[in-house]
Amino acid sequence: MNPIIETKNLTIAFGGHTAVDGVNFTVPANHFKSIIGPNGAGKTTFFNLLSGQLSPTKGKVMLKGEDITKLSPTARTRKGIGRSFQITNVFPNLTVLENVRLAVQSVAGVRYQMFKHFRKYRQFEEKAQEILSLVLLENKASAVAKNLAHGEKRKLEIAMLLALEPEVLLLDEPTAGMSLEDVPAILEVIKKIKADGNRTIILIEHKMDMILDLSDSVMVLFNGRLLADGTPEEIMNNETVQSAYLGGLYDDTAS
Ligand SMILES: Nc1ncnc2c1ncn2[C@@H]1O[C@H](COP(=O)(O)OP(=O)(O)OP(=O)(O)O)[C@@H](O)[C@H]1O
Repeated sequence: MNPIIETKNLTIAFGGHTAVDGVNFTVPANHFKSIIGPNGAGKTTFFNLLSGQLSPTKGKVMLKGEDITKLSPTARTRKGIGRSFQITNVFPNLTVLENVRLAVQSVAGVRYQMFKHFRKYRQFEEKAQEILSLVLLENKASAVAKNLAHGEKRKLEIAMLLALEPEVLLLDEPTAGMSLEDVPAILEVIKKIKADGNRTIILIEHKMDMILDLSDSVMVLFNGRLLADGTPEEIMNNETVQSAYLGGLYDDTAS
């Protein structure tokens, strides 16, 4: 199967420290891949290299066979790579539905001209409603964004990201900073996005137990290097992973 996204010998050094070190990674379309690893393993840096926030010292990022290593984050978004924190345009005083509709509209490249484009406006709103139900936020459609609880804000961010219709969705610890009671709701959303199909999802997560049943494959980063890559079962049974990652070096208290 042709990979949708892959990296070749992807490497970045900050001064003397190599944060991502020669990573070869391949993800087929519609695959769910998780990236795990202890604090400082290079997971977020790796995402920054995929989304274009950072340029590698060496190596390549390929999207559907095209070398995108030199493209800006915006150009990569246009080509179908969506990353959660790229959403900076949540309007706090607008409702949840209005925010998502504007995101849908921005992709369609149409300005807010309600009377002129009344039929289209309705289509945008319907699309926004669909996305809200996908992220289990339809009951908050008329809530003002700034009044949402933390977990709900995270869902809104995911909804706005989905409005951009990314083929590859990069989720960097979507449950970070969340209270334990909010975690299952976000996991449910991720499961629904996966079940919705037609999207490749790459998820960074600290908590291994959280991602085992979601993932088609799991990649383990350790000191910037790819320590292992395989099915969740293979990773759980991998002795190197067990000793390096599960065997005490893993700091579960941070982030
Ligand atoms: N811009 C930068 N300049 C210098 N060093 C950096 C920079 N970004 C990351 N690093 C270093 O690269 C290493 C990898 O960091 P990174 O944030 O990618 O790890 P991580 O696996 O995402 O960790 P965490 O799970 O704590 O988020 C760390 O040692 C970090 O200090």
